[in-house]
Amino acid sequence: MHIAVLGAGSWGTTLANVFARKGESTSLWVREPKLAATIRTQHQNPVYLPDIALSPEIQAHPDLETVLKSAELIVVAVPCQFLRGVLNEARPLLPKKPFVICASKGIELETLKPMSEVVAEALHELHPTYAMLSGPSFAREVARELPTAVSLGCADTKRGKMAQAALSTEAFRVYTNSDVRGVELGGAIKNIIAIAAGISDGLGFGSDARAALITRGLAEMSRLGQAMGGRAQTFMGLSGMGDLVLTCTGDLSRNRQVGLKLAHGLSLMDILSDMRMVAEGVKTTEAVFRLGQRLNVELPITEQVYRILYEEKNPSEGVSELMGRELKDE
Ligand SMILES: NC(=O)c1ccc[n+]([C@@H]2O[C@H](COP(=O)([O-])OP(=O)(O)OC[C@H]3O[C@@H](n4cnc5c(N)ncnc54)[C@H](O)[C@@H]3O)[C@@H](O)[C@H]2O)c1
Ligand SMILES: O=P(O)(O)OC[C@H](O)CO
Repeated sequence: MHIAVLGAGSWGTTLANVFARKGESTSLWVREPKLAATIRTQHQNPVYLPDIALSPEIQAHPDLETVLKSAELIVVAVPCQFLRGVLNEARPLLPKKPFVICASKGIELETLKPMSEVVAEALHELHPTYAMLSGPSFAREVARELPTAVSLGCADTKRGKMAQAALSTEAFRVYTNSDVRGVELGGAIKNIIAIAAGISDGLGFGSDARAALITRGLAEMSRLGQAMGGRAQTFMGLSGMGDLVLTCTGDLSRNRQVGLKLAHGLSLMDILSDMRMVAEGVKTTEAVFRLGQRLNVELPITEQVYRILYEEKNPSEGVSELMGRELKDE
C-alpha cells in the first residue's frame, strides 16, 4: 500500500517511520525544504525527532503533489490550527473518495470544530472516508519501537479494519472504535488536563492532587465529550483515560511541560517563544472553554487553566479555587 504522511513534526515523522519499517511504500510531506533534504539524505529529523535513525525508505519531499501521487491512504499529522489550510492545499491533488487518517489532537480555535469536522468540511466535495488516530503515544517512544497501543476512530468499519491492519506492527497495536467523536475528543481534552497536572506538580502539590486532577479531568472530558456526541465508554479507553494518564504523568508531554513552567513562574509568552514544538493544549483550552460556555457544560479544571493561561491568574490561586468549590457528590 502507498501511504502519504502529511507533516514531518515528531509525530508525522514517527508514523512515516513505522510504516516504512513495516515495508509500506511511504512518502512524507515536509514543509521545510531543507529538512526534507536532510531526512532524504541523512535519514534523520534533527529538528523534531533528534537522535532517531529513520528508515532510508521514507520518500521525504517538500512538494505536496509529489508526496500525494498515487497515495492510497493519507495520514495527516500537522498541528490542529494548520489542518484546514494543509487540506485546502491538498484537495486539488487528491482522488475522489480519499481515505484520510487524521492524527492531530485538538480543536480548531476559529470555528470550535473537532478535527473530523475540519477534514469532512475541507474535503467534502471529494466524499472522503476519514478516521481519527489517537491514544497514548509519545513520538519518541513509538520511534524507539517501545510497545504502544492506540485507537483508530472510524465510522466505516470495513475501511477502519483495513487501516488497522495496514498501520499495526508488533510494537504499535491499533484498536478500532466506531465512535469517531469520542476518540478525537479524548485526545483533544487530555491536553488541557495535562497542563493542569503540570501546574499542580510544579507547585509541589503531590501525588494526591495529581490523581484527583486526572480523575476529575476524566469526568470533565466525558461530560463535554458526551455533550458533543461521544460515547461514555470511549472516554474509559485508550484515547480517553489512556492518553490522559500518559500526558498527565509523563515528562515527555509538551503540554505537561507548559504547566510545569507556568508553575515555576514563567509567562505563557516566554514558554511558547522558547518551544519549537506544538503544545496543542494551549489553544484547545480556549476552544474548550468557549465550547463549555456554548453548550452549558461545567468544566472547572478547563476554566482555571484558561484563566491561568489567558488572564494571568496566579497558578496557586487556580488550584485553591478548584478545592474551594461548592461541595458535591462524585
Ligand atoms: N509528538 C507526539 O508525541 C504526538 C503524538 C500523538 C499525536 N500528536 C499530534 O500530532 C500533531 C502534530 O504534532 P507534532 O508533535 O508532530 O508537531 P511538532 O511540534 O513535533 O512539530 C511542529 C510541526 O508543525 C509544522 N508547522 C509549523 N508551522 C506550520 C504551518 N504554518 N503549516 C503547517 N505546518 C506547520 C512543522 O512543520 C512541524 O511539522 C499534533 O496535533 C499533536 O497533538 C503528537
Ligand atoms: O507531548 P504532548 O503533550 O503533545 O502529548 C503527545 C501525545 O498526544 C501523547 O499521546
